[in-house]
Amino acid sequence: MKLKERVVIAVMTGLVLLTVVLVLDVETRLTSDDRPHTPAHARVQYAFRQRHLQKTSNGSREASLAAAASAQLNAANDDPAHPPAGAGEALLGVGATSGREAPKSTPTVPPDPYDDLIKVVMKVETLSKKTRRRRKHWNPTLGELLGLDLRENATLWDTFHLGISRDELYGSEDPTVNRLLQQVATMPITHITQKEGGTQLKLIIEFIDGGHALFKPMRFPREQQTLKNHFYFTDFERHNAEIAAFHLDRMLGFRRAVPIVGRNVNITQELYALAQGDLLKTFFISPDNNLCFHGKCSYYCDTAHAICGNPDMLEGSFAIFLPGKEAAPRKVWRHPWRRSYHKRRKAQWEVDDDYCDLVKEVHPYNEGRRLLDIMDMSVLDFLMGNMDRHHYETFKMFGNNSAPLHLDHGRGFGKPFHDEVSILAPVYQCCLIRHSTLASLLRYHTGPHRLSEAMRSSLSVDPVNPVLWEPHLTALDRRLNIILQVIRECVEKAQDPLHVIVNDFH
Ligand SMILES: Nc1ncnc2c1ncn2[C@@H]1O[C@H](COP(=O)(O)OP(=O)(O)OP(=O)(O)O)[C@@H](O)[C@H]1O
Ligand SMILES: [Mn+2]
Repeated sequence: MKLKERVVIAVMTGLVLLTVVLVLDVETRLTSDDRPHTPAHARVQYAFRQRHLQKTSNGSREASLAAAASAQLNAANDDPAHPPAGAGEALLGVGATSGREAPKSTPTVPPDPYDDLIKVVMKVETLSKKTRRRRKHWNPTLGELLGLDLRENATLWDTFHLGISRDELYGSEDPTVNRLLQQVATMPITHITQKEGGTQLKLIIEFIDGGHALFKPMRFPREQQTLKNHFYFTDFERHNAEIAAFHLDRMLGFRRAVPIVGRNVNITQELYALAQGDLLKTFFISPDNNLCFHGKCSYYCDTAHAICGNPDMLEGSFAIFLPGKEAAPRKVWRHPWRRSYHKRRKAQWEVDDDYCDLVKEVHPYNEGRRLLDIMDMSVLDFLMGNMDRHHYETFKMFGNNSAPLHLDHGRGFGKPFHDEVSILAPVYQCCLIRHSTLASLLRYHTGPHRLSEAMRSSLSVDPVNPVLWEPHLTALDRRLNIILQVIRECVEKAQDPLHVIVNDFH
């Protein structure tokens, strides 16, 4: 081959190779862009938003902050193989007020000790010690207000009911609750009726000693997550979420959730044998030879959504009944950060940056403890992913400065790989938290027992343990970190940190 031919062949081969390299490069750029590949459902969601939501959403900063945060946090979250490590750090980057870079978290980086927040908590404590009035804090019990003393042979039910105080449902050291829960888990059942009202099936259980509990049956295995296309208001209730919420509420020091315990019941002997009327008519044997029933209610009370035993054993949650409404009437309040409960509409707080300013003007949030209680509820709900806090109740007898009850947590613990940051809206819109709540969050963050471990250990005494699927426990630690990040952002932009972290001396 002549030199000239060789040169021509070499040049042509070079050109071919160059073309191949260029084509490959373009391909790689197209497929391995820095942005995550948009999944089909995200595109559908986007197109849908364009069509239906843009009209109402006019660029609320907090709403978009939360949306961006939640999008960022959840980009990889739905995939159990990619848990959202360092989710809290990601939140930092989206704060319009913080121009900082989001710190990259790797498993080797020790957790942020939040020394800045600990310092503020300590300052609040020192100040409150100095200024605390000597007067005894007024915290009456129902027993005191009703003028009822416990007889010597009082049942645990009476002891629990009459011991409910303005500040809490039970005392931190009171052994009554644990004893009562042990009884509820084993005591013979003598009577059952379906609870009127509410959306999903619940039974009122009467025990041999005359006590009552509210029973919510298990519908799914623990691992079942909220269906992707279900809204919070169509989500099925989870009995184990009710149990777990009671433990979480107690661990955070609120003691505003009704005590709840798990129990296995024999449908044949403990439900079917005692059912009457309309409820009785809904029992049947499934094609798989299991005993089932569905009751009557406005959601999911039909043959297709029946509750079935295995073949007749069924797990459920038993909530200790509150005192009757005749003896201790309750007031129902609409939650200011209630969601719209409409598939295309948004609530005002979702589109109004200054929504908290409005709330602060309105009774009972304009004075006393109530706004701080709403912050506590938001913390509790965010940790368990509960978006269904539409109303809350208080005992009328204690007046407006009493603790709200934490009821109805059946829709918590549904999405362990998703952190719904908008549940924290009360906290990031008001930039407010009770110092005692922050102190307990910091304690669970810095250890020695992280929130997930403390929760695992608390739940281990329940008869239906393990109450929670492990990823829900992991989610608690991750979400706790997000709350602390949100508080830090608030403190950083506040004129005075003591406007954010508050001791209400309630
Ligand atoms: N332990 C309890 N003792 C007495 N009453 C209770 C108890 N738990 C709940 N209730 C009452 O029953 C009502 C319904 O309970 P819950 O909210 O748990 O059920 P639900 O089916 O989720 O109701 P809804 O669909 O209205 O949210 C509550 O609003 C409350 O007034
Ligand atoms: Mn409910």
